[in-house]
Amino acid sequence: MEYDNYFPDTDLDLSFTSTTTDRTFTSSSARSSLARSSLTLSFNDRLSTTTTPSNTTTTLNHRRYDPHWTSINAAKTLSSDARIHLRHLKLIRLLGTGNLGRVFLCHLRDCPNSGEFALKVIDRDSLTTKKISNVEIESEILSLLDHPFLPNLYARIDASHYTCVLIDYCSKGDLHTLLRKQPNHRFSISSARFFASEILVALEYLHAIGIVYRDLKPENVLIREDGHIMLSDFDLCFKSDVTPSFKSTPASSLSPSSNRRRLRNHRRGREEMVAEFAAEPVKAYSRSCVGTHEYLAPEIVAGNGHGNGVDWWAFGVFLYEMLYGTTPFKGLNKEQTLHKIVSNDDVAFFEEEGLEEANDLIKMLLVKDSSKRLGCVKGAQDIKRHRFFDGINWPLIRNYKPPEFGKKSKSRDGYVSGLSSSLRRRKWLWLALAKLLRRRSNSKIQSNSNYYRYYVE
Ligand SMILES: Nc1ncnc2c1ncn2[C@@H]1O[C@H](COP(=O)(O)OP(=O)(O)OP(=O)(O)O)[C@@H](O)[C@H]1O
Repeated sequence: MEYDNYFPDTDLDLSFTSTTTDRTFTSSSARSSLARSSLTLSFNDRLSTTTTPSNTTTTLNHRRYDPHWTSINAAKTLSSDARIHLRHLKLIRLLGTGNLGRVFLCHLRDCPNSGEFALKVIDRDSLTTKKISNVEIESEILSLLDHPFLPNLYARIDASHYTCVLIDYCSKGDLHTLLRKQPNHRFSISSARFFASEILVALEYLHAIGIVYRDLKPENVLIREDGHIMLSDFDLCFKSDVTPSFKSTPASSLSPSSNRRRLRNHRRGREEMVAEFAAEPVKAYSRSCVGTHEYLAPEIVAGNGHGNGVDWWAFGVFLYEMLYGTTPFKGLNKEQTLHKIVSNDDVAFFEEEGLEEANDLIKMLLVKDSSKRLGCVKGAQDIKRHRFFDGINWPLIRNYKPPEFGKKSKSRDGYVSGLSSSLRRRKWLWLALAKLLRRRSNSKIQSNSNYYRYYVE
């Protein structure tokens, strides 16, 4: 159903709910009730609530030539005060309702080919002071972002008691819903690796600008039209200073197999050191108890203050959930879950073929002592180097082909189940041959060899 009302900014009547009966709303609501909700028990040590100037748009955005930006800039040029107003937007349907407000699909009113946007509408009058501060945090964080796996903030519109943010629309839903549709609620290893890689790069960027995310979970990972991810929901973030530094690392630990000279030196006991760039908010500190129960790090549960490490813990829980179909500390109720997170009980791992690397990485991330947890000192660099991500060409990650999720059920290795073993063997041989040929051809193709890694036929 289309929202045909016209919204004059002076006299706002955003009676969206009265006409909302469409399919997406129903399914989103259903999803919301099943999805785990975030918890906020804050001691208020986060971002100051300085109001972001209305209608913020980042003109130095890496995607400034994207048609969405072109349309927005054209609309601003035509607007009497060079700003986007609600009257410029045509709402199509409700996408979902969250903790802070409702999210609508929309496009620019006079330009149906402008592309689709998501408009988050927050009624400030219906929120507590604490939640209003969360709105400010979210829009301040959004205004800082410029990354392919994070939302673009096209405009912030403040009108009457409404605050609206115009961001990218993700047409393929969220990862939680997608995961629930998989056999045993588990992704194949290659699909899990794809999503984990993109999340890792998004978290690396956030940390590099001093933002600790604190709410990683499949519900907050949206999927764009092109199949790549977009991390959403920044109201639980906190911002801290980050001092980029160069840290000395033994060259052999970087990629021993790629450099024979380094390997020879290493064997002779002459260890070569390499200076590595790191931008990780190691001094970030917060005492707020925020996040989603099953994803809370032990230091949050203990309430003794926490920092950047909570995101790397959550990354371990996230990877586990994608591969195991459940979270590692899930109890019968919230109290039991929290108890399991802080207790020394072992997490259950399957000894399945192909899962060894993932299990090893998860174990290194789910270390209770945050000072010993992978990622906490040098950030994503250390995680990227783990053998679970072997072969990933990180600078080309945006060009990898996202997994395709058809109706046929896939086995753990990503092949369509039911294929005879000889067919599988032939397919494997073809892939090996293709890999060999790619290696022999020019370096451009070689560097993009992982392009095929995620392709699930
Ligand atoms: N950019 C988007 N593109 C497509 N759908 C979106 C987008 N942003 C949000 N949604 C949908 O709208 C719903 C509500 O989103 P919103 O961010 O307000 O709340 P939430 O995800 O429930 O988180 P919280 O309540 O913690 O803020 C989401 O569940 C999602 O289905």
